[in-house]
Amino acid sequence: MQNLSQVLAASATPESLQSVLNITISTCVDISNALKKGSLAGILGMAGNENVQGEEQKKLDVISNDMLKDALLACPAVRAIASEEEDDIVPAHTDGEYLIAFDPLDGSSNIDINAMVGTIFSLYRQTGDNPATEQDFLIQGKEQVAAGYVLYGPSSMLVLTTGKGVNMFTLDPDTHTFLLTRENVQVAQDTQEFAINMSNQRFWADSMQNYVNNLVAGKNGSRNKDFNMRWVAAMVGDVHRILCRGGIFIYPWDNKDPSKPGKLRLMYEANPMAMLLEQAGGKAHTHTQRILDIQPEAIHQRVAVILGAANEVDKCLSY
Ligand SMILES: O=P(O)(O)OC[C@H]1O[C@](O)(COP(=O)(O)O)[C@@H](O)[C@@H]1O
Ligand SMILES: [Mg+2]
Ligand SMILES: [Mg+2]
Repeated sequence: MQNLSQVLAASATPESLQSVLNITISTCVDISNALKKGSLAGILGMAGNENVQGEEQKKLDVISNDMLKDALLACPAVRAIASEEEDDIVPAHTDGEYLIAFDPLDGSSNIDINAMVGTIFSLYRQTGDNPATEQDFLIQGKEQVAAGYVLYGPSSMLVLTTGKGVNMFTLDPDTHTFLLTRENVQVAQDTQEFAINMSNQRFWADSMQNYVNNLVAGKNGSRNKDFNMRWVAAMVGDVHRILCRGGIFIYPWDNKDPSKPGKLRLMYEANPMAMLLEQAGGKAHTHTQRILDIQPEAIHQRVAVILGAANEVDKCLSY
């Protein structure tokens, strides 16, 4: 079985990009080890502060953010980082080539129930003579040179694209290396499984309510087929299921809080997952446009997300 380094070398990934990916992913191995200790290491529970988006931080949000931040700032190829848990971007090396945006721990509400969480990352190549600024990060998702996540589940898995398809790797706990276990992942065009937080239904637009009502109506409605529903409450877990067995994932626009046009973050969640889905033959849109075409206006910007099986995303958008 090929390991991550062999796969990156075989696909002619530039050495500088390999170095940033290796640092990111080896830090995820450390996060995976920390998660395994859970309560024994006293790392569960609340940190007692809020992030810049007004969300209560868990201890593990802070710990995983600090681990990734320290490791990446020490990497000479890194120009700057942006994190869901940092107020501002953090410049690293002016002559570094890569900007990296990450969600250090996705699905934080799952931590205390010992359910799936993950780390999501997104890389852009950019050089300049001055220290990076927030403006430098406001690049369309289609410019990403690599994106992926590490899912901390029953086994820890890395899912990665460098723009040449999607590969899945499984962490070998004996050697602490990621081994290639699924190559060139493809998502089926059609599906009978959807993921959405139904408790928000009354806040959705009428069109989304109609679409989901028709899924729930199954064979008795206009779709003429029954649908199953799943909700991991960690985007990383829901996207992983879709990459493994298909489906559609939706975190739609809602009117719960007029200041937020969606819950998920463009730079740390929507863009990297959109690149993975498109690389696997699926689609990723907001209710109005392709996610990878969005011109970001701020690093912590939120967007509506509809991603997964291509025909089902089209069907949803047709409402
Ligand atoms: O509370 P809800 O509606 O189940 O939200 C779940 C969504 O929120 C998130 O957990 C947000 O991510 P963070 O844990 O990184 O804030 C997504 O991963 C997930 O899809
Ligand atoms: Mg998240
Ligand atoms: Mg998070």
